[in-house]
Amino acid sequence: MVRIEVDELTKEYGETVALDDVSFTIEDGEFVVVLGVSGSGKSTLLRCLSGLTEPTAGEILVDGTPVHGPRKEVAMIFQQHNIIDDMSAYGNALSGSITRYGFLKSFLRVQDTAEKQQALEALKTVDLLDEAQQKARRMSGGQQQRVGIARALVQQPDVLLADEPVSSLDPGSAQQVMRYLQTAAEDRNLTALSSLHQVNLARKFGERFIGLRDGKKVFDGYRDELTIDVVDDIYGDIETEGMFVGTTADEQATSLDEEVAP
Ligand SMILES: Nc1ncnc2c1ncn2[C@@H]1O[C@H](COP(=O)(O)OP(=O)(O)OP(=O)(O)O)[C@@H](O)[C@H]1O
Repeated sequence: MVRIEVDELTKEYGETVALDDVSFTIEDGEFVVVLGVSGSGKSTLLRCLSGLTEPTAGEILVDGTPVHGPRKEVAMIFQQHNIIDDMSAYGNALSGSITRYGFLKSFLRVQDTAEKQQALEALKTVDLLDEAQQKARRMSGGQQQRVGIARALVQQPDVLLADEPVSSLDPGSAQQVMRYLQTAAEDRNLTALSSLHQVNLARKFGERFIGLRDGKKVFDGYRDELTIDVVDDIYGDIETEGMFVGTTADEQATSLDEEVAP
């Protein structure tokens, strides 16, 4: 269980200001969704939090420690699954221990029962225990992303970051994967941050939302505060009508349940 503090974070790529003076704090065990159009800075924020990208200015503290480079306590799930096609679901999940223990140590600990147990438990969390021996390339996009979640869990992180984890999935699979992500974070008391561009999906699974526009934080609040005006503000000139069904969280959830059966 950790707290994340982001203080005046700025990231510039040459002339492009991808993040502009962004500050917020995420408490232990919170599940936060980052919203914004393509290019608003969502990936850059997650990459800075994961230590994969060094900020131009500002500071990130995870559990009070400044982030400079990747660390085993922070796991990242990517848009494009990033799993190994020719490896089984189990092998992919087990590879999460490389991030935890380092390649050589992981290699030498290949017979470690505890790690194998963790891989199986992680596959159980995403309901893929029966598919453990299945090669990743034979799995659907949704199943592959669930393997990606399992691999992140084997890293035994305190923080789970997901960069557009369902962007390449159909609506049904997207909901399913988000549900597994939410359950995994809840069950293990992880502090989680996921970027999403679908507002309806975000409202269904997020508790708190951070809205980015042109690299600036334009919203930070809870589900009931994420009104149509706020969504318009985050998405600017983009047509937002279809993104926002219902005016309350309950109506929203109901409409989504009707849209895609669980
Ligand atoms: N490695 C890079 N080099 C140069 N510019 C970059 C780089 N990464 C991102 N940018 C720029 O920074 C801005 C923010 O990009 P970022 O990928 O963080 O946005 P995003 O909201 O995640 O978009 P998407 O949803 O399309 O991934 C964009 O203008 C992008 O072109």
